[in-house]
Amino acid sequence: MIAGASLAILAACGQAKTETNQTPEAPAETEAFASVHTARIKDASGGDEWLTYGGTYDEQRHSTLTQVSKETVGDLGVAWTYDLATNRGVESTPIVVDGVMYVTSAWSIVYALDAQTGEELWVYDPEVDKSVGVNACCDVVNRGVAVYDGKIYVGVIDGRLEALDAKTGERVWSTVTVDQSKPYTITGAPRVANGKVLIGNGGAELGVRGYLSAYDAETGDQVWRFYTVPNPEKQPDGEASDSAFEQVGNVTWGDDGAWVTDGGGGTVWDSIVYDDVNDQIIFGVGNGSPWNRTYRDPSGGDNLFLSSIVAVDAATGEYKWHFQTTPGDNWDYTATQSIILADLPVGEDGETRRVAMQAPKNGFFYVIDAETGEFISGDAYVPVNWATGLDENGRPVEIADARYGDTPYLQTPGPLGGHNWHPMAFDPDLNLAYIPAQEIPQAYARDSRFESDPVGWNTGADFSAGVPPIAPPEVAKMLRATLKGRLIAWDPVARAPRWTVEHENAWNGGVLSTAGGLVFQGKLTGEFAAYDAATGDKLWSHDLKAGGASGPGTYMIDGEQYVTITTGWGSAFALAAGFGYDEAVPSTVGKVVTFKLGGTAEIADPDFPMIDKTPKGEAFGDETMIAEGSIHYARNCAVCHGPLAVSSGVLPDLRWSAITGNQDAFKGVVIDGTLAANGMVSFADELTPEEVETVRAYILAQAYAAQPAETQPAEE
Ligand SMILES: O=C(O)c1cc(C(=O)O)c2c(n1)C(=O)C(=O)c1cc(C(=O)O)[nH]c1-2
Ligand SMILES: [Ca+2]
Repeated sequence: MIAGASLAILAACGQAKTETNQTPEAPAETEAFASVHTARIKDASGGDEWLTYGGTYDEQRHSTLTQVSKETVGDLGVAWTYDLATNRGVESTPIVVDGVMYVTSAWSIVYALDAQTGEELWVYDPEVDKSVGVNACCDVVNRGVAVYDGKIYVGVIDGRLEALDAKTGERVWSTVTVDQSKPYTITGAPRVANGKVLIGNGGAELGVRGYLSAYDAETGDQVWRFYTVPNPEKQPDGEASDSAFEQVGNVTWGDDGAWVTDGGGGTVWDSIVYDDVNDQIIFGVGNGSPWNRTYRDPSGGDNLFLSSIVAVDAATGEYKWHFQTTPGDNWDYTATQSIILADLPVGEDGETRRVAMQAPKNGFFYVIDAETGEFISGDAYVPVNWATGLDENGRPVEIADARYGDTPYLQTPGPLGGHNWHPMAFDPDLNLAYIPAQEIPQAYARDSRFESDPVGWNTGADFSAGVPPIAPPEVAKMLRATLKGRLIAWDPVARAPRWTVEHENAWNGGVLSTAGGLVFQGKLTGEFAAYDAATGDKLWSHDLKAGGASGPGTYMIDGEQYVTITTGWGSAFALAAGFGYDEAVPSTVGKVVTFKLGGTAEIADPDFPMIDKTPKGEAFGDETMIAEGSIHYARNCAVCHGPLAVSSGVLPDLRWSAITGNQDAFKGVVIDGTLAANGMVSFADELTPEEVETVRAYILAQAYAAQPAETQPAEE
């Protein structure tokens, strides 16, 4: 299961700009700069810079730089490091332009660094009210900025989109892109194309209605918006998506169900690609709200455009085509994962077609026609037990049990997906897609108590299903053994892996491909490795001394090639799967770590906070009380503090907390919201004081079950 908790706590709706279809004339000078810039983004694979989240418009994350190569990579060492002042998740891909690196960290803070030396040029902090942290399903992460025409664009976790002066870091404009009274967040990197900044949002675990918007890069005025699910009243929105729902949408949704209150989901929280050949934006749409379709839409429709890849006209946002990977999503099977555009010999008689590729959460690798959305092929890239395969139109052939009822169905992929946000790469010379893949199964069952809550997740799935009320460390160990990670070099023409590297754990890093014949990937346990792109042989590795989950990048300045990655420990898996790592990846301050040939700098040892692993209160409660507590814990607490009450250290491990040991203090936090400023808001609307006591009994029972042997009182 994944991480987070929720509350729509912000009152003001903000000054969201709503003008549509305004494209002010750009001054001639801007046009010139923009077109130079556009050309660089377009062919940056031949360039020395890293200009957009995925490297180029096509987002292949493939660089033509060759100084660091199979022959020289052994000489790669650390050039410089820079501390990002956070122990929360770091997912940013650095952008490098004109010798400056722009990188983000948790809470949407932006850093400008000298890309050659790591020297800090400026820092911009959007000063987010930390209580919005509860709206972030999967940690207060940020995947990076966009650059265009002398400005830096960042999506802020509270729903703002902001433009900064690239030279000074001063704010040029700020636009609220969401209704801040709802649990929307922004974690994804904006993209810029033809003078428009594109940004989506997140929140589908909690209950929102997803959309993608385009803003004028110069002024911040909204140009168009495309809702991914119909208006809850099935009325026109007066936005670009209206015509799409006239054409295809409304019939796929019933007239009632929780989507009317929870917004239906379909958040565009990660992939957005500009297809310059077809002048369109192709973007990935997320899961339904709630996950469980029985509650979301009892009529059982496909629910367009959930879990779909959608293409719209870049200038107007008008619908062009869609391909739905998971009709009637039921499992958090987002199709927001990396979308890569490429020319592949997959036409009849092997002629070249321009395609979009994606390895979404649902476990199938898709190749679709970029111009029309036509399904070309789809094949399982990880073990899949919710469908037997795809039919000739790419529609999954479902296994009936996967539409879970009260009996848990142990499914793979689970909600963290066969592949999550960790960026995929593509080598256009070898025609190989490099997938950071994983196996993280999940027992899905219906949440029989489901009703839509203002705080907490609204999935309609029961996270306590199949989990024993008291889980000693052996259970955690057993669960840990089911987690797997691998780097797959997927051949989209042969529709099979060409090679695979098995990792010892799940949730490893994004991938960089280079014409030096290399593939770079970090692991969450800290290894950063370079593999032979053709064979998967490991040629080099370096200990990052922190998790390496984000997408690495590369660039060249003054004749030297740099390879860079941001590190840290956090994100969905850290919050949600502490049992899967426990102490393997201690929480530490995130860094930018940049390498070059002959680099001799050191990565400082992280400071591990010493945690006193003893329960701070007496155990209490009978079996029934503890079992009840385990259900409330699973419903309300697990997504941030970890299933089985095992946290990964990013957020407090409640088993060892003094607050858990004290009835009044615990009630103060959970009911009265005494730690709201840290993001731990009141759960008074979801839990009674008596229920809170059952949760405390459960956590203490877990603490005593897990207490390390050496701290147990010696036997008489
Ligand atoms: O449905 C959504 O709106 C939404 C948003 C996000 C996000 O914005 O980070 C994630 C997810 N879903 C999600 O399902 C998921 O697995 C996930 C992992 C992460 C992460 O950053 O580690 N974010 C998200
Ligand atoms: Ca989701």
